[in-house]
Amino acid sequence: MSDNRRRSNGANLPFTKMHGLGNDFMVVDAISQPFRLRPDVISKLADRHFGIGFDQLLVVEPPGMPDVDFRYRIFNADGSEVEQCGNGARCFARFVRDQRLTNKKVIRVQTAGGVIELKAGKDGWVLVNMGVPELEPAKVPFEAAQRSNTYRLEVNGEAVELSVVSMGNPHAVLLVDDVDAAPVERLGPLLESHPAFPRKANIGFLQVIDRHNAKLRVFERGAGETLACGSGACAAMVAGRLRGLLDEKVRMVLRGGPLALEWQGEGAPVMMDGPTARVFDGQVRVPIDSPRRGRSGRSSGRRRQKKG
Ligand SMILES: N[C@@H](CCC[C@H](N)C(=O)O)C(=O)O
Repeated sequence: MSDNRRRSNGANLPFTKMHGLGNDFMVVDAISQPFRLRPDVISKLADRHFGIGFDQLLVVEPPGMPDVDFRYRIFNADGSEVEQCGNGARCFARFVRDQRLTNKKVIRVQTAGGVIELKAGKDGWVLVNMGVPELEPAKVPFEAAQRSNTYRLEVNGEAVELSVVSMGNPHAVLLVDDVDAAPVERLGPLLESHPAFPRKANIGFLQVIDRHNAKLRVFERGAGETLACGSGACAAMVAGRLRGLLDEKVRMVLRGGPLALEWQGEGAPVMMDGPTARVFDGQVRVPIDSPRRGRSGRSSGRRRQKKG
């Protein structure tokens, strides 16, 4: 069967709608039913009026390397594949356990941004080891001659001071006096696509309350402002610590609620603890590329990963 025929026929794709502090996801098990979606299909599904509506699509795949339990793929609402999603990581851990794809409490997953470790806690809470932040500008990636804790950028003739951090994915963090009055809609899109970020960036607006409390809003690459961004919260924690404003443990309040963060400092991983929520299960008819389908067009069977 040609690819086009297969696309026009489509398939029913089971999914689970989840969220972490209002950062919402369509989560799909691609172990039991391997599939691929085109970016235009993903952005239609993400549409809040004509689709399911979500900030990111999270896909559970079999591991592609030793010593990990799963491969975790992340697609933004605009259909682009990205390296990391912190709130998604917590939902991922809950999903693979709920679906009985594993019964491990500590789960290691391979993302395009590196390996991260997820620890299932009580009442749907998940502790994520988000890995060691990368601060070398070339690795963020960010155009700068040398590493610094803050950089100045020109945006439409306006000078903006920001810190840059990679949590596997690129982040810029600006310090503001009041998150509620922060120019998120104006500066967010301009900075997201600023030429200094060759792979674009997520833009965080951080208000430090005291050394243990902060507030954050994030304009996400490929999704716009979301109610919470887990990797953005970790990046803001790092930026606040680099500027000498925050201590090792911080309660970071996003529009959708608080995350508990811990960072011992340079060379250490950032730890993020937060809730997950399962909203509903559904099925959607999609034009699908199914790499492992045989001639009949039927799936070659349900493949479950061995429980760990
Ligand atoms: N919401 C996420 C981040 C998702 C990816 C991001 N938009 C990017 O393009 O890097 C989180 O909780 O970390």
